[in-house]
Amino acid sequence: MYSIKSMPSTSSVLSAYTTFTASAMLVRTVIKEVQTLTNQIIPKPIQELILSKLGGFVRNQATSQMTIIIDEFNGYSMNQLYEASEIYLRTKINPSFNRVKVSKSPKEKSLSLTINKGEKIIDEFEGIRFIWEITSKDDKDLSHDATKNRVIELSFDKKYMELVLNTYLSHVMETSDVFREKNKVVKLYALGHFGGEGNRGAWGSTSLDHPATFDKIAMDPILKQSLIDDLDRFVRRRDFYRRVGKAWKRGYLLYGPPGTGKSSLIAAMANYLKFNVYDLELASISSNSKLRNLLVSTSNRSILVIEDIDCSVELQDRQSSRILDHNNSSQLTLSGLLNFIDGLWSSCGDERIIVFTTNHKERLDSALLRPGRMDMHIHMSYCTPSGFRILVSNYLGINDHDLFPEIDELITEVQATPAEIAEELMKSEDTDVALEGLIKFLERKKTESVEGETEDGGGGDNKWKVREEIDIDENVNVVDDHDHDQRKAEKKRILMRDQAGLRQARSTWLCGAEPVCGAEPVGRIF
Ligand SMILES: Nc1ncnc2c1ncn2[C@@H]1O[C@H](COP(=O)(O)OP(=O)(O)OP(=O)(O)O)[C@@H](O)[C@H]1O
Repeated sequence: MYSIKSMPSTSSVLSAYTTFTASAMLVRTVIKEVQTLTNQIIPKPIQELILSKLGGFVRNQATSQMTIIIDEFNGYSMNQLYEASEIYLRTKINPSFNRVKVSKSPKEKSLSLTINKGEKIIDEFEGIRFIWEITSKDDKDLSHDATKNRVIELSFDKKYMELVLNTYLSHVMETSDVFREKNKVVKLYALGHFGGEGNRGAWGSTSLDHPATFDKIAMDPILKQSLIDDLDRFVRRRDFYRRVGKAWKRGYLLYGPPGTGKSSLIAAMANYLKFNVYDLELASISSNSKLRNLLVSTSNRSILVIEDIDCSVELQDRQSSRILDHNNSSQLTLSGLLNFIDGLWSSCGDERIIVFTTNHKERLDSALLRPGRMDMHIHMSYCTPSGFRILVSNYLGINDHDLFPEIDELITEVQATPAEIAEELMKSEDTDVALEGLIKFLERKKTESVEGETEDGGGGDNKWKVREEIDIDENVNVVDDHDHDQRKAEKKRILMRDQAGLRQARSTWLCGAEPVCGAEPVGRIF
């Protein structure tokens, strides 16, 4: 208990106060002097570096700073703000850094600098100071597990919280978008890690250095143009998809024999749109829930590719025991996959493209082919004379040659894939030698197919039956009906001409004479 008597006298309180005030003034003066001296001797960036090295704790206590935590993942999906922040911070790298990671992929124009874990970055925006740091969720974990979530921390004075949320982070997102577009290298993601940067959960990535472009792909020119138009329409239609209440995604089914350019076409699409590619091997996925986790961790503006869908597990068989329980998430089921194509899960993301490829469209479950599932069915056919023109220009750099008419005729008569033609054209740099080699190859094929026909008894073989099908399927959703009708009419015209030519070729051939067939087949012959 205190008593009045034990309290100090007024004069002693005043004297103590005077002494304290004088000391405080002295301390303030000394600090000011030290600050001035420090500013004169140590440059500002180094001061900031020293401050940052002192650690966030001291500063947070002293200046009521707050820290925002930005996780790499938001549930199963990638946190967009994390991606944006990581890119934004790259634009802030300066000579005061102690360590930075440097890399370069063949497609990148310049070196790529990445901030090392643990490095602090000071940024200034509208006169306010921000401190960024890249760390990981569990820094004590020494296993160097690449899948461990990384975290970015952003510290600033508490009073700017509103500005940070409303303005600064938008600035970070916008700056990173500009930077990303300018420096984008298309990436190929697959399951597993390949030791490089840029892993996304279970997905590892590498640069997609495929040189394919649309002008290098040998395929029906009308079909090619309609695909390019479709892609252009798709990417500029954000508002349209919002307005009609559809997920912003598009599906393509590429079908045709091996070696007709399905994979090359996917690479051309990715290079054209600058979309990353996710190559999903269904065979390595055991359940719907695993599929879901993988798909939601893919990024926007990407192409998800499932090659050889007809060979993928038992998805084509709706009656198989493995898929009977459609809602069982411990199995991989066709309905599980379809859920991602057009069910509720398909809306988790923007600007998504899904591509299925198959050598056997007829083997696919009808559920996969239903209109609206795969928006465009693209038939990659055996090589045609117009396809040959593209290949010969790619491989030999020529657009005309005396041997072209002979080659055109042979190509119309046999089933040669663009891959086979390309291989022949690569055998010599001498144009004449390469073209003559190609003629020999095509003649060999022709003889083989005639022998096959004879052994088969002539009439019953499928080889010379022109398929009553045009490349663009009836059930494809084509946005522009006018274009669609025109294309179909053109296809039918070529097909009729083609059928007439092939019938003539077949009868002449069966009689042992040279075929007279200059028509360019669009329908497949088999
Ligand atoms: N239509 C084409 N245009 C240009 N090059 C082609 C075309 N088709 C095939 N090629 C050449 O043949 C190679 C193999 O083709 P690609 O792998 O794209 O065929 P694919 O249809 O995907 O075959 P698969 O069904 O076996 O996967 C390509 O690297 C390319 O050089």
